[in-house]
Amino acid sequence: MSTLLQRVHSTPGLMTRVPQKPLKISEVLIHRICNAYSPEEARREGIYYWPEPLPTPYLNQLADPLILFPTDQLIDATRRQALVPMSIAEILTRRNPDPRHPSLQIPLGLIDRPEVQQRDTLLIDLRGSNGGLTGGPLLIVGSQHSGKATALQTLLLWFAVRYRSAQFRCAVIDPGHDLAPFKELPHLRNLQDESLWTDGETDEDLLRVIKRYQAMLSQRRALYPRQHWTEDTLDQFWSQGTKMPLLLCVISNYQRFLKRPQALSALQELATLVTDSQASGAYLVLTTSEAGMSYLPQDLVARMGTKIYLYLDPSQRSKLLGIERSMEPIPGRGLLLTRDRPLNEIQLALPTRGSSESERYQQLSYAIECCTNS
Ligand SMILES: Nc1ncnc2c1ncn2[C@@H]1O[C@H](COP(=O)(O)OP(=O)(O)OP(=O)(O)O)[C@@H](O)[C@H]1O
Repeated sequence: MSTLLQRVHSTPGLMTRVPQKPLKISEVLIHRICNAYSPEEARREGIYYWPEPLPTPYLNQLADPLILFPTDQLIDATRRQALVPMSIAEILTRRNPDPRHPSLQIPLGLIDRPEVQQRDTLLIDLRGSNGGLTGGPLLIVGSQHSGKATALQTLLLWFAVRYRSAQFRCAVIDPGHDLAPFKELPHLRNLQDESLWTDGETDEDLLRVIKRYQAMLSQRRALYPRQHWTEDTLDQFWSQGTKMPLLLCVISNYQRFLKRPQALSALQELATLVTDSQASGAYLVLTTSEAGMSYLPQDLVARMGTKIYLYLDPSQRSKLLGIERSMEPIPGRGLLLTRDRPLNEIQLALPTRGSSESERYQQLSYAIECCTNS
């Protein structure tokens, strides 16, 4: 794979990026060809053109170039690219009350695939529905401020819009309070209306939420004692009209528990249980800023079918990826690894628009309110 990686460079970002270092000759040539020969012209003549570069957030120019849902037309929508063609309100009103197939595909950003000259929507599939190689439990690793929390917000917002709480429940371990705006959503409560969100401040808090999640899973098994759970079981239940909710477990900032032995062992046990229980509808997302062998058990890393590496410093990068690969410290920019394809560059979307954090926070709270009341 490393030969391929060395040969395939990401799509040059000449059209939209402000160059920070001198351009390479190849980049200058590409720039000139782009100017002289438009993509439309090339397409008309049946010629492959290099795909659009990934949009890059610039704090002072365009902090939110890529967002999950389209924005209000009054606000300079043309400069932003939305991943989903419909607004939240449209999806909520058109949402199928009786979906037959429980999909866990999330549009999380854009992926650059220079090897096939394409830029596509990045779809993360927590079920790996086209076979175990195409997805599975998601691990997001990245240094501080690389965009881990934002990726989780985008993911949870998508599920809250897509599913009613009867179809989707989520336990959230969130020491950074990044997902606190979601905590009143019915999706983050169990059937007894107890909270499935915790910051894990104390071991007791953490264990309480872990137990609630485990109980949902064991109640499900107890309800169907003869059921042989396979990859297709959930689809069968859903297609017969039995809406067995998808049970997501999000462990955010796992590294924060490293110095708390009881909490750490409970989290590792939970992660193992969830990854072992995918056939019964349990799914895992875990984020961390530390992922070396001494931090994350290797058998757990091996279970994570989808890995997103956001910005990492060079030493973490070579430890984790084992290859020389440059990375720019751009929030939400990183690499995707699934078992079925090479490492590709990605840009994650923001859950909502906003040129500052506080504006985005407000927009996110408003979006969550719409889901709560729908
Ligand atoms: N895809 C993105 N596009 C634009 N800005 C982003 C994107 N992802 C994150 N950001 C911005 O980058 C900053 C850091 O993001 P975030 O808090 O998600 O990082 P983090 O890795 O969770 O940080 P920490 O480890 O310190 O908690 C925030 O201001 C956020 O709004």
